[in-house]
Amino acid sequence: MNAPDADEREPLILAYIGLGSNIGDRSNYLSEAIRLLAEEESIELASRSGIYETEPVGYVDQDAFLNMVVAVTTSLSSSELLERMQRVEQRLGRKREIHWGPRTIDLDLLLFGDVHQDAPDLILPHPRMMERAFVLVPLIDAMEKLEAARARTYREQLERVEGKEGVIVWKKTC
Ligand SMILES: Nc1ncnc2c1ncn2[C@@H]1O[C@H](COP(=O)(O)OP(=O)(O)OP(=O)(O)O)[C@@H](O)[C@H]1O
Ligand SMILES: Nc1nc2c(c(=O)[nH]1)N=C(CO)CN2
Repeated sequence: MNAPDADEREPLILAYIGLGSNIGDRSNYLSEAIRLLAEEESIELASRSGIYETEPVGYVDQDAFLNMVVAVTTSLSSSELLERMQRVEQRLGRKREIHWGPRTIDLDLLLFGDVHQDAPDLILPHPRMMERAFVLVPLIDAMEKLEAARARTYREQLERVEGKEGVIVWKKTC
């Protein structure tokens, strides 16, 4: 079959996905999640942040997290991308037990291009990302290689986040 003409292809969207793990071999869960996402034909890895160890926020009686952010380009819709992300969570044994509690892997769709939407199962941008240093720090990392001007707005937001001191324990550059 011939390749579709340029104007027949789905537009590519740049999306940012937040990853978190605080059970078991945390860095293996992060790398397996990225591998499974990138295995999808319609998802291309564009950039990744360093890996950050972070103190738990919200429900604090749990182990420290590893958090990171990846940027992907995709021809999928936002809900299709979320569905692929949830499939990856299930393959990696994610269980929903305690609200904001421990998890092998959590994938949050932070940004999908500049789409704003408020559907029951998908809110964009992610509704709590602007208050979370464990999201903003790796987001800035992944974004500044691709969209430096946009990254500046999140750096300014990070300055305004309350209680951010001490959330980031260490960073591993990858
Ligand atoms: N931008 C988004 N990214 C991921 N899930 C979302 C988003 N907006 C809404 N949701 C919905 O949130 C539901 C709960 O997600 P999840 O169990 O991962 O929450 P959580 O990770 O415990 O908490 P938080 O959303 O505060 O990080 C999902 O079933 C999904 O439909
Ligand atoms: N440090 C840290 N804390 C959290 C995290 C997380 O990924 N990292 N995720 C939560 C719910 O999504 C709640 N608290």
